Amino acid sequence: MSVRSLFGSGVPHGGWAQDKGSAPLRFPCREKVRPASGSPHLRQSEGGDIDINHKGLVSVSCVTEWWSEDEMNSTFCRGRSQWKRRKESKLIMKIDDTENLIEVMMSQQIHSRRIEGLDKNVWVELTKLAADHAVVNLGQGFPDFSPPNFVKDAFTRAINGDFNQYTMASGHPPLVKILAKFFGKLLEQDIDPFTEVLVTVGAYEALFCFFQALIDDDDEVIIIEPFFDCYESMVRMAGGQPVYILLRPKPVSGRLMTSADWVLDPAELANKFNKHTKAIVINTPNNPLGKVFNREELQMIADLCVKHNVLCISDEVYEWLVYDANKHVRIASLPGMWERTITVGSAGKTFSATGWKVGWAIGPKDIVRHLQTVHQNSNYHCATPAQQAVAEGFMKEFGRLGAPDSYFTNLRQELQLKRDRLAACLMSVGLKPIVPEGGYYLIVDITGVKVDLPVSTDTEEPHDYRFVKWLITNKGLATIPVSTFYSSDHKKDFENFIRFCFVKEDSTLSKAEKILQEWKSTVLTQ
Ligand SMILES: Nc1ccccc1C(=O)C[C@H](N)C(=O)O
Ligand SMILES: O=CC(=O)O
Repeated sequence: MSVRSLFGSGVPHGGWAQDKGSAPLRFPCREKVRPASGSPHLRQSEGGDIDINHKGLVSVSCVTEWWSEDEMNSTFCRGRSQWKRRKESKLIMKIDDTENLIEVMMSQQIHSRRIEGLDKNVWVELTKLAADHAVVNLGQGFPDFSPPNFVKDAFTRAINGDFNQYTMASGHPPLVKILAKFFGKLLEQDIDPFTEVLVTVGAYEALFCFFQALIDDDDEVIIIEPFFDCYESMVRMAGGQPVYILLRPKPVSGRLMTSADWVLDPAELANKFNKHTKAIVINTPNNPLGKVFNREELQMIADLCVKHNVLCISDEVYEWLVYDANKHVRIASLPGMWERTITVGSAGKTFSATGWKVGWAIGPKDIVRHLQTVHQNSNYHCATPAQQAVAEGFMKEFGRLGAPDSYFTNLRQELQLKRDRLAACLMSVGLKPIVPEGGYYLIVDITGVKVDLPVSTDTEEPHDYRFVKWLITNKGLATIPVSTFYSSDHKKDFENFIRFCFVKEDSTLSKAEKILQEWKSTVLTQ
């Protein structure tokens, strides 16, 4: 059998790998085969044909076009039909001089099921596109200004003062102690620094540890849409099943919509809880909407958690950024919730130092201990001098909490001005912002904005993705498509919003304004 005939044409075929007595492919369905890029044994020419080199060994990656019937019906694939194209396996074959197949030496799926369908990542893709076009970047959420001097100086002192070796796995002692004291006060709860606090590599790792430590195959995890996209991937990597519930916008008239107009339906939420529900993810202030859940909303969620004995992970990385008269309420402070909640925070967001990658998880010791197990067996700990610097930052803020010279107070005030400025600019060019109550993002309705988007070959690609790519490449302005923050079933329903990040220098916001104003005079039609 000529290898070229097998791989050259891209025609689907099945069953042949077993013919040669090798380990059978794990999926006995049709394959469309393409060579692995960068493989030492072959090179891909235009049109998908392959060249096979003189070693007589061929290595090919296959992409399965269809799931088999069995897999479609398996628990693993429930609700995943959108990923059917993404399954890859690797073959190594021996061929003779005339390129006939002698034997299949290896045929296996290389990647684990845990990461199936998770290779595409909006942050990787759009950050690269933005970098390639040297744009004004209101995309990924990070400040383009420096952290305050008191934490930068503390970092330098930490390095010079020789905080350069390993520290305690669950957190550098000065940091866990001040976090316990600081959040103990906010949550009105005695917190043990060594058993009830875990310092992680960014809030991201705290989330990862939660899901890895607590979610088993087929456990259900309730996620409120729109949601920071990693919740879905992390639940899936743990083998869990995300269950979604929408925040639905209530129609408003005669005023701008705010994030408070997006609400949960209590009956619908109650229906999502069942005997498989292991946890619910809360994110307040919410990314991307900026919704700050009020006490009644959190109480309604808390009542369901208590009733159904469900765990809660509360991602509160934007906790200090709450505007107007809104208040940040911590769900762990509601009755019956401390016992079942992990509260996640971020020094990156808190001190405008996202690259330091210091985050934490706080909760009762019988839960935190399992997160510690994942953490000590994977990351072990995050950089000691960064932890020392963050500890000093919190010590300083502890003494001036709520005072006018507090960094947290100042950042909030500055960001509220930036929010208002960006919202005003968007309105002046005819766009409709949804005013956020907190966080550092603002979403905008792009319905009715007429642009000549290039024809796309990908019919699945939501409108906002195409719009955002167009905005980057044609106008030099980077934003994030809001459908990113929806499950596949709902992406198409929310493809008419884009997200702007406003934790940026005033000069950056001015550049964005300039782009929008120029664009308005040429293209914007309403
Ligand atoms: N921690 C991350 C890790 C990987 C990718 C993005 C992030 C972000 O934090 C992005 C930010 N929250 C955003 O919404 O723009
Ligand atoms: O989400 C925050 C991080 O630093 O990770």
